[in-house]
Amino acid sequence: MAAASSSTAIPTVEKSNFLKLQNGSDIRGVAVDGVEGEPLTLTETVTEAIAAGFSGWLLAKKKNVSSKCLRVSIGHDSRISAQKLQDAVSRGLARAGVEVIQYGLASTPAMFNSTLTENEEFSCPVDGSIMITASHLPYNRNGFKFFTSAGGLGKPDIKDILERAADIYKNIANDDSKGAETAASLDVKRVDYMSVYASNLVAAVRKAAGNIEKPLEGFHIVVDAGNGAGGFFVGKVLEPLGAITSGSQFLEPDGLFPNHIPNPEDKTAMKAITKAVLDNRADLGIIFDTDVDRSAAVDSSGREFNRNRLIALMSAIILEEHPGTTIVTDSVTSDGLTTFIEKKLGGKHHRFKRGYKNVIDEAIRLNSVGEEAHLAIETSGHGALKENHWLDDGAYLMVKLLNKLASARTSGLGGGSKVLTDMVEGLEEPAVAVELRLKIDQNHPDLQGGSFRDYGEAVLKQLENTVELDAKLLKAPVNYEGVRVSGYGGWFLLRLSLHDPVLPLNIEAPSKEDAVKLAHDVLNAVKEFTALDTSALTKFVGV
Ligand SMILES: O=P(O)(O)OC[C@H]1O[C@H](O)[C@H](O)[C@@H](O)[C@@H]1O
Repeated sequence: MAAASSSTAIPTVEKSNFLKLQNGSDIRGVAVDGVEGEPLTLTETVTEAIAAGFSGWLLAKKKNVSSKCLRVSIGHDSRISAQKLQDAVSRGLARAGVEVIQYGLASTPAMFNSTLTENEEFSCPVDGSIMITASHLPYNRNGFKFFTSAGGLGKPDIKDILERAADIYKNIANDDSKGAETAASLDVKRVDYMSVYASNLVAAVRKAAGNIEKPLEGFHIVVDAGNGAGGFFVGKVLEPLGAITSGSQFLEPDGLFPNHIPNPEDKTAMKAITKAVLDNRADLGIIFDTDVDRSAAVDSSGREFNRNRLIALMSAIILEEHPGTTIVTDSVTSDGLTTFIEKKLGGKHHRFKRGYKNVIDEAIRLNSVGEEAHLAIETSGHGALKENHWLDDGAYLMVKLLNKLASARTSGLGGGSKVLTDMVEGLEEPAVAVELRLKIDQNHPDLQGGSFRDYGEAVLKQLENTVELDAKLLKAPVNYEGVRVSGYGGWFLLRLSLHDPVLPLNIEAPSKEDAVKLAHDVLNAVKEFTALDTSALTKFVGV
């Protein structure tokens, strides 16, 4: 392994630049040079400092333990910077005296799982885990997600790690002799943990099917891994369960993502898996994002189970198992979904905020105050179940669908994916559903030196005031994020993006005409805000 330092001086990185690497409960940055306007921010030394910062944070959590006793697992997705960053993370951990266990190509949920697995042969459970990934972002980005047995780290933890990393970086930059020594003597253990994780998924399907060895025998299931880390699902999960998997595509890891963006929210990606299902006359299609914490499916007729429809399907499965339970979702879910969960399935829909960590934490909170919730799921395809330690796991969501396929056949309900299609029968879907993302120009004089968040809040306040004066519009009585309003048989939600200087606007309506009326009302309310780029909205209303 190459040493971190060389004869070239390590450039100074200010604390504020470390803090800019925070993206909610993740760290994200540019790890590959060469894209215009996107300078390198996640250098090897920065990465080393972040890894050392994580071990400092972990040590502070585990009082009375020395760093010599700590074990941390590292995994990565298929990005071209993965190897370089894995080496740098290993050096940063070793620098702090932590035992390093590398998993190589892995999924995000597997990394969390490694903090829970009891298996000394595989050095599990680990005290902490780091996944190197930037989900579906372009090839030049990368980042980190961190886990302990308590789950994924939250925003304050990430800030703490980055503050520690900024201090450590100064030491590395001033005197890298220790890093160079550590790098030279780095003793890393490599473990095929994905096989352990995948065998747990296989065991879960076999158990649900009444301990049948090959419960998916005869089912034809195609997978699209988008050249991310999800290819394992074919050879390590579906095939041992007996499924036919011919026609599966883009299983080979390729960090340039030459076929499509690995993202179940992306239209091209969904088209690709739908085509694979239809071309192969498969029973089911499964698609993952790059690091497999998100997923979607396609039935044998080419009908997509993503966004609201995936939530409806998962809710139907979970409400059969736990009648009356609360389903926690993100804020951009449809009114039709609420009606489906509450009227058809007899559950309760708790529409919360955007952000997978927000929905998971809210479901955990509800349980702690006595409201039973078993599923936390986002329209993005992130989903976590209480029965699976609230692990945000796209592969486990698909396991629940596989269980349903297998059990339906055992109970004589016929084969194929019809059983799944039937479960979402009655879900009302809008004729028009759009998301327009309105940018705030952070350098615009209209911000008067203030933050884009304050500016965005002012836009929302203005919209709220306007809506209150309009008899045709009704503000949602319970709402946790932004301004959600019903009108013209549809609804809209304007909110601040979780991370970007953007106000995403979601509109759903029974016709384009109604959607335009809603868009018009928003445009009229916000048009005075000159730093807000409303061109997408203007185009939509056809002005
Ligand atoms: O607020 P937005 O810009 O729409 O982004 C929201 C999304 O941000 C990240 O990608 C999170 O991983 C998602 O859980 C979340 O849904």
